[in-house]
Amino acid sequence: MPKTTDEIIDLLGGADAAARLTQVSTEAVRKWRSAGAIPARHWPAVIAATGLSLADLSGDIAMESETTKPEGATAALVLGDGRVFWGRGFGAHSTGEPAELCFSTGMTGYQETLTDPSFAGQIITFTFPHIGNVGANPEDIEANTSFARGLVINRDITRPSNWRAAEGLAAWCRRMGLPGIAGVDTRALTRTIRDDGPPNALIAYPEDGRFDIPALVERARAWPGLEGMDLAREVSCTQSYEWTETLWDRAHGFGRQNAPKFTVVAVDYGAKRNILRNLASAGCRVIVVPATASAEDILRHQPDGVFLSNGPGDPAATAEYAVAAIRGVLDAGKPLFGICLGHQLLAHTLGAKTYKLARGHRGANQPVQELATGKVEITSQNHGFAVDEASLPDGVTVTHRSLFDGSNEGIACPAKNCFSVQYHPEASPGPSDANHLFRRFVAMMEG
Ligand SMILES: NC(=O)CC[C@H](N)C(=O)O
Repeated sequence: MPKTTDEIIDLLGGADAAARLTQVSTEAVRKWRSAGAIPARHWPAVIAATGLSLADLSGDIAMESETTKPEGATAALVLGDGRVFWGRGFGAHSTGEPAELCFSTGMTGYQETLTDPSFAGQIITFTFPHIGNVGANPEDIEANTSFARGLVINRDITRPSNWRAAEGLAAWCRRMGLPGIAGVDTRALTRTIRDDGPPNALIAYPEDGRFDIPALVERARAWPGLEGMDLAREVSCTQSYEWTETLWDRAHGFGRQNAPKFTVVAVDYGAKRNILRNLASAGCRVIVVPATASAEDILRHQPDGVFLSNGPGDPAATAEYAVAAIRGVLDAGKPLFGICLGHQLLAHTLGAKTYKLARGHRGANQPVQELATGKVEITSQNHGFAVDEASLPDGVTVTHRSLFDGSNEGIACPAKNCFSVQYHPEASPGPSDANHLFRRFVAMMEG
């Protein structure tokens, strides 16, 4: 009977290992050995291959999942594959709402990230270990509410230290209805998301301190996932309105627009406010319309240009109703600019497809190259789907690509007066390298 990790590895790596195992590779076992743990979903295969019992296994190799609550834990991050990460809860109590678990590498801007409506249906793991140290304020928000399903952080939140802080992050999360868990090994978690893809998960932070782990695992496991989900409709505004706030500066805070030159209709699939501010600051009167607006609803405002916003969920699902409206706008010859979900929806309208990325792009340090000039911009990103370049029809050019994984980051169709990018020129959070794209859109309207 093998007992040590080395013996198990020898056994699993043996000549006939493949015949006995369907899920476990030697490579995987090596990884577990360096991590000191076997992921729970592989226990059955390891047990079948080694003849060991669960009790035997927990000796030499630590088990990653603990169904009993350790001392001091008040919350659990439960994955659909059975893994449990215990920690300290903060923010709003929750009995556990299932979501996709993703990670963001941004080192600043947690409040903008948490209020970006594109995070609907997702729990955000912050890879930066100190989250909450500058507190929360009423200005750094991208929407009035948070549509995310929770946050996972490494260190406990410290007392806020910043002249703009109005309250602590935990109190703010409580008001936003956001459950949080601190004390998690976010590096280990990020590695598993990177290697195995984004798992289903939930944060349980129950008021009564009771955890029914098998039931929570089952709830997370049964969640259908983001693919096929139209979430834009759920986070969009329900009525049209005019947006007049301009960009923030230290001396004046946010500004108010006067004497705009152009009228832009912005379709709100889950728009971040800083996009609307950028449009207003670039000289556009901005009329925001709901995600389900038809071409007539949009064109009724006699826009000089139309903007398609970012937003959550699977672009293919939202495309089912958005494409008809966008096609109507293009047929009317209006200049059109799209960001993120807006980019993906424009691609669908032009006849292309989107697919789910193995590794989503989320953070404020993503290099993107403009193909025509070779110029590189460091960009802010938040997306889990991408445009399939092979499906782009003639007449549509690829303008930008990610320097991390080569995936598509921008397209243009000059004949139809439109362009779009997968990344976020409005930053918030992140660098403003790509800010000039708002002026490019205005130049199209001038032309
Ligand atoms: N920020 C966004 O607009 C995200 C678009 C889309 N929901 C994705 O994940 O790819």
